[in-house]
Amino acid sequence: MIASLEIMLERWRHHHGKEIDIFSEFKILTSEVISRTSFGSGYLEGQHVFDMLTRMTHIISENNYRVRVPGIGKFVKASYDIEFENLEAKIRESFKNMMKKREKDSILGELDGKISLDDLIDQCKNFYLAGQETSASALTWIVFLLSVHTDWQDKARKEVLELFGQQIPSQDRIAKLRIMGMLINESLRLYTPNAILMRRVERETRLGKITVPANTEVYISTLAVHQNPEIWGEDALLFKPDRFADGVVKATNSNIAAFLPFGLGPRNCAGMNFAITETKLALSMILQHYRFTLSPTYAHCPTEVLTMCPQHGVQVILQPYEPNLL
Ligand code: HEM
Repeated sequence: MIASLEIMLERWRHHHGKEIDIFSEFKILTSEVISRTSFGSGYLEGQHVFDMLTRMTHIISENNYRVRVPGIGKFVKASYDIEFENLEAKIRESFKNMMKKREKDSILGELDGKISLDDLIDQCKNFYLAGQETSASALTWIVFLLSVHTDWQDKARKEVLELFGQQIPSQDRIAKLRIMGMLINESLRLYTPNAILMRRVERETRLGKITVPANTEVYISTLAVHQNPEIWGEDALLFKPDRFADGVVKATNSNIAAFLPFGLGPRNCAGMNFAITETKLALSMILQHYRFTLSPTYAHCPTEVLTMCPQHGVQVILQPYEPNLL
């Protein structure tokens, strides 16, 4: 993670005093982090795979809004279905090649017989898809909020500098970032990357006054729950990180299921701790080096393309942070 962050910050040196789209930057960062963590390779090595995965995610997302004639897919394939299948085959091949390169020191030998190579490839795809864009959009919205609420940006920087100075943040002390924890929670509440959770009801189930028949797909709007004034109060739509000062139980009025940015239950996010560490590390290193404000060219347009993301990016102006000038 640190290596990927250092590469990003090095790139930012060419943008001092200028505008930069942090959504594009964080997509590169989170791709690289997942890529390095999984395969020890840099983003560039996996770039081709990411391009293909990105295209695949867009096809999946567009499919949600496509009207299909039931059964016709068995006889005639649409161009996007053919493209999807081709991408899937190429991604599988790329993953196999990457794994082969690391066969000697990888876990493939240990897993022999316990999990098939195909299952392993599918798990890798899951991690790429589930872990890249979500983390990028989470980081983007936090930096967006801090570029508007610069008082909170200053508080967060103070906390980081008190804990780490200009040193690289250490894993064990990251948990001590209390204010940052509040900021992350408040941002995940207002701009939750996964605005909808899905479940399939296996057998007839009662949900309050509603009887849900078996095999029904239920869509849960995380966003609606996160912004419900009955739970969060009349200021539910406002950015108030203080509400998390005494933890999630207090913030939700003892209704912790009302805060579910990482889902809930046995199928909740497998990468939650990874994502929180990544976010805290990235924010700490950015705050150590930069002050940022929202660019006047920014147009606010959150939109849902698999994750809740800014349709036109988030443009901020970067100024190097120089403590002696304060
Ligand atoms: C801020 C970043 C992230 C957010 C907001 C997020 C959110 C979520 C949500 C809402 C779910 C669905 C949970 C449910 O249905 O109850 C999920 C599933 C999942 N996430 Fe994340 N995620 C993030 C980052 C990551 C990362 C970095 C990884 C991997 C390194 C990851 C791996 C997964 C996996 C594998 C699943 C599927 C779990 C399963 O089906 O059992 N996520 N995530």
